[in-house]
Amino acid sequence: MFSLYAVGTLFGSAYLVYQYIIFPLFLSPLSKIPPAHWSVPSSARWINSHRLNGKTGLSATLSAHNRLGPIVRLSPDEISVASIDGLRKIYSGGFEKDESYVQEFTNYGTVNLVSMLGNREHGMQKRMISHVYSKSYIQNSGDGKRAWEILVGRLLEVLYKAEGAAFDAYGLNQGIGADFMSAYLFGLENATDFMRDTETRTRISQCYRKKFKRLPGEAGATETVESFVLDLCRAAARTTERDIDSETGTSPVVYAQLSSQMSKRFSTPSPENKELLVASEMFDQFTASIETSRISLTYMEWELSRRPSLQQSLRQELLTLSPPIQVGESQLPDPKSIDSLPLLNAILKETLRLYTPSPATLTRITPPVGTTIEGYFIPGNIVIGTSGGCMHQNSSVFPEPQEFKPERWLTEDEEKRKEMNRWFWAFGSGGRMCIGSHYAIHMLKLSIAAIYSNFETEIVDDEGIEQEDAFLAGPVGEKLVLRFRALASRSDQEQT
Ligand code: HEM
Repeated sequence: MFSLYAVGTLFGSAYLVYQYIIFPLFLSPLSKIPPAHWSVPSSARWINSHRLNGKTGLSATLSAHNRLGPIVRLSPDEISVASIDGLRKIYSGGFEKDESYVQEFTNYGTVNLVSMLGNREHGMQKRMISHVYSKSYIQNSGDGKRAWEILVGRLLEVLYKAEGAAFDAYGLNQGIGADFMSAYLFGLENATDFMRDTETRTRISQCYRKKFKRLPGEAGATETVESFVLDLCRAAARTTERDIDSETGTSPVVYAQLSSQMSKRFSTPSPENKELLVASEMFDQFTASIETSRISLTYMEWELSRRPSLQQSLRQELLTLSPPIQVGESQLPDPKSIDSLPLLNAILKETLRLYTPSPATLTRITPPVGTTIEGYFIPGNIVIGTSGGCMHQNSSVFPEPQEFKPERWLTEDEEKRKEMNRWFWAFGSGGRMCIGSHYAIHMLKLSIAAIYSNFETEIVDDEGIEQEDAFLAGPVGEKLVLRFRALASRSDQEQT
């Protein structure tokens, strides 16, 4: 006779075999999807082992795609896709974000565009500010134009001071991202001055580092950066209430727009609530700009510094700008003319392809009815996503994908360009696509145009330049030391 214990053990074992072997390996609809590792149908241990200490598991995921094709299973309930079909279904199909975004990107205890889960609420909030981030608004913005003229002047001033010396471009690039963005968010007179004020830049930057890398002191650091941005919002609120002195100030374009839209949408929230709703959004946009811009600028400068002939060709192209970008020239060329420079555009695009600032998987959840991608049915409530890091490494779209080749974007073959653009995913796509993409592109092109119209650069120290495996992937060594050599002396420039 079997004892009760033996029967229990038998049933227990049978259940475990069914749950962890038979169902995931043979019966689950996901069992047909190629597994990245033999263990993934029954355990998340393999992918988690690649995601320790803030790592994203990108290279393990990419190598699985290279071996197994456009769709792979990473864990019992996580799928990675690297295909156009996947992009369309996941990101343009309105799949919602998962809880991890709320935990990572909520500021002041208040959600924002990045951390909101519901598509409806998200869509309403995005519409409040999307027009001030449209390409035509940015290119025609009088406030933007006045701010950029002053900021480009400051950038050149800093570089002339550093002329000929070993200089950490990575630090300055953080300042560029902060100052150009905060002028548009909060108005020039309230904006950061991180390109020149290196002390405040370093202090705030260390707090950001602690916050995002979850280092000891994270809570205090979060408090410091939140209160820093809240002060910028309060200053912008005061500017919005009075006339702006056009000599020193510009309107806080984004703050003013969001704040007035919030007042219209919510007739009842208390002033404190409204303040935090707006501040949470401003915090994210400011932060999104700082790191992504600094990564993009740094890798552009690094690649240009390694290629004097590419610098030379870029300079020839920049000479066609009118007026030229130089010290003593108070006006900048029309943003549209900077935007339409083919080589500058190709260098930026290739940088964003190869050194995608945010290259990891941007996860979503499949809807309750499930979906079919690349011919595989995927049930509801499964974590799914793709990444710029995988999309940009497809060798049939981007031959020699690990090589920096700006010329690929200059091909005369229009069909090829269209294909590459479909696979280009540095800013995401669909309803959750980066709201700041046009601002970022303008700010990055303008900064590189200003630098290489006036200087040539060479590498002094690029140790640790390889990209970190992190959600925001800057150089492992957190530095890029360059030498900036002026093409003409500053006084010569001022006289012309
Ligand atoms: C090179 C520069 C930048 C890159 C590569 C970049 C990349 C991205 C990517 C990939 C996403 C999509 C995230 C997802 O789908 O989960 C995103 C979203 C976002 N980005 Fe950017 N970004 C850049 C600059 C900026 C700037 C300057 C801003 C400032 C406004 C900004 C603000 C945002 C916001 C608010 C979102 C969330 C949009 C939404 O969910 O509706 N980004 N960005």
